[in-house]
Amino acid sequence: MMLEYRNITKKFGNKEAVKELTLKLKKGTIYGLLGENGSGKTTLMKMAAGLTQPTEGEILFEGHPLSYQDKASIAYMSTEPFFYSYMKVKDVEEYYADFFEDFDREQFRKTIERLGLNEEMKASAMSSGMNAKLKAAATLARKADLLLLDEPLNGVDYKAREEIIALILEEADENRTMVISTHLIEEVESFIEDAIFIKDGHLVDVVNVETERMTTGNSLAELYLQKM
Ligand SMILES: Nc1ncnc2c1ncn2[C@@H]1O[C@H](COP(=O)(O)OP(=O)(O)OP(=O)(O)O)[C@@H](O)[C@H]1O
Repeated sequence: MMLEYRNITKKFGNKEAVKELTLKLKKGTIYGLLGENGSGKTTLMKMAAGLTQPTEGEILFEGHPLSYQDKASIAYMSTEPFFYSYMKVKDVEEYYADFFEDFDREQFRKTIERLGLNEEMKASAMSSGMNAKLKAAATLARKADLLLLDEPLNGVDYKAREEIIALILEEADENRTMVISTHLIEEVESFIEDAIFIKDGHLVDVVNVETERMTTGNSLAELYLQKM
């Protein structure tokens, strides 16, 4: 298993964002993490990225308790803009290269060009869609074993969305696990393998999209409406 949540509860004050959740993520699978606003998706990703601790329970990464060292093997793309405003695209490249040994500069540069950005653009002067492209390019240029992408397609125009999806598919392989949280169910239907449904901090179900389509004929959107 790549990642295992064991009976995880996460409280913020009195608010339980995640409730007694147990979930195993296999190696080599692209997961969609689906659920309504406030259902706990970001909290689940942040715990796996080591950015916030579970209140109760345990997270295992490749069979051992998740620790600080695992950050080197886990790439997380946040929904928040996380670049300093003074940064140009080329500074983001330096920053990533400094922090992450697995960062592939060549690939980052190619992706930047492909997405219509360039090295001299300043993050603070970019539109939110351009910022989303930059975040996706930086995160996907890491050769991490586990990629956690929180709403990577949000606010991104149609063409760039297709580009980011193509990039995700190029980067997927049997040794890596990808988790993609999104509300854009129809956009991810064609490429996510297993859908994780979260409701109100609880795990509702994990469904193989292809098997579901073959056995019941349900699309992912139909399934989502049934589960939520
Ligand atoms: N730092 C925090 N302090 C207090 N409450 C928080 C904090 N972070 C998250 N929450 C609460 O935890 C719950 C789950 O939030 P989370 O961001 O994980 O949901 P989500 O599924 O990612 O939502 P969305 O789809 O809107 O991004 C929400 O009720 C949210 O208000």
